[in-house]
Amino acid sequence: MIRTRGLTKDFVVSRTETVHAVRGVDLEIAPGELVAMLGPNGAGKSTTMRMLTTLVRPTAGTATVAGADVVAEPALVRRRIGYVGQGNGAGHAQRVGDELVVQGRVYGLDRPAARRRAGELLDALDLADLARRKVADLSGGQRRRLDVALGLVHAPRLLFLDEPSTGLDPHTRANLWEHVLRLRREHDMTIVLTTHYLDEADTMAERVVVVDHGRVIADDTADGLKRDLAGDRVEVTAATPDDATRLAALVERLPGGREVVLTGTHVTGRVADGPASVPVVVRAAGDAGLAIVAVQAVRPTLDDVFLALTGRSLRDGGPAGAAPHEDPTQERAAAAAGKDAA
Ligand SMILES: Nc1ncnc2c1ncn2[C@@H]1O[C@H](COP(=O)(O)OP(=O)(O)OP(=O)(O)O)[C@@H](O)[C@H]1O
Repeated sequence: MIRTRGLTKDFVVSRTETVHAVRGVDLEIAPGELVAMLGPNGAGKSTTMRMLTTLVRPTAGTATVAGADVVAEPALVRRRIGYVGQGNGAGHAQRVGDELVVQGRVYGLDRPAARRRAGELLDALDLADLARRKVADLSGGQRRRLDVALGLVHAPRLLFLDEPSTGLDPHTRANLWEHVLRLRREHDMTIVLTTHYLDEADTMAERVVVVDHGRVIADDTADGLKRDLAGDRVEVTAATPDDATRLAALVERLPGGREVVLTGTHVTGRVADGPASVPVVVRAAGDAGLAIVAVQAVRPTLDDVFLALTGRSLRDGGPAGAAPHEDPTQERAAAAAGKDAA
């Protein structure tokens, strides 16, 4: 459904500054997949999506989307895909139902067909009671559902969602996802989304593409990423520091035991299988006469994966996961050349 080779975007911001937003991305997405692109602010997720949706022309590389080339056949790509961008697409003064009919007309449906399609989408996204409301009067979650409906007017088989749930409360996010996932099941859609929400990528997506500084740095199922790049841990709290020292040695001897850290009465270490390690630790501690206050298995999160890959946390620097580090994609080119790059 999507195939990119060396997809690249440089933004020439000024004579002295070029932003290397996307650097040689190779992606292969099969029909029916639900793929999340995850990464910190400025990683290049939106730019990649905007190239795939023909909104931004690549500087280099190729991309075939829904069977058409994004540079040579942009109109064909647009007809075959749905795109829900970060901003709200709907006109604020319009009524919800009219907005959907107009969108259907834009995609070439005649008026009765556009009305019929608008009715279907209003039902599918739970907007039927709001059809006569002005777009400006909708809540954030209702507005986002309308955005998704607008992206689906022409029944695309491939849907792009750029941060579909940013700014929505957890209940509204869950509701939006319920609708999107049902539509996906019913229409066998391929979905590519970008998100800042680690839990969303973890639970919704079947595949997670981790992007950082314009490059794909990992691409697997969430479970695969966690297993290969982060791994389970076991955490044990002992009654005394002496017992903790001996427990640390015990954790080290567990299958896959490594990276054991002892802090006072607290021991944590990487193990092959966290849950399976818990009864083993309890039994071995009992046999050795060591007192345990608490023991638990800790499964890794996608943030642990990102940390293992980059040494940085996606959670740093605010709710959107912005890392407050310097952005090395913003490279200052030498001013000497005195002319804009191509
Ligand atoms: N039109 C543009 N002109 C110049 N620089 C741009 C433009 N669009 C994006 N950039 C820069 O390209 C880099 C990648 O931006 P992009 O929006 O793709 O990141 P992102 O991963 O989607 O971030 P976010 O999660 O914040 O949306 C950033 O450094 C950004 O400032």
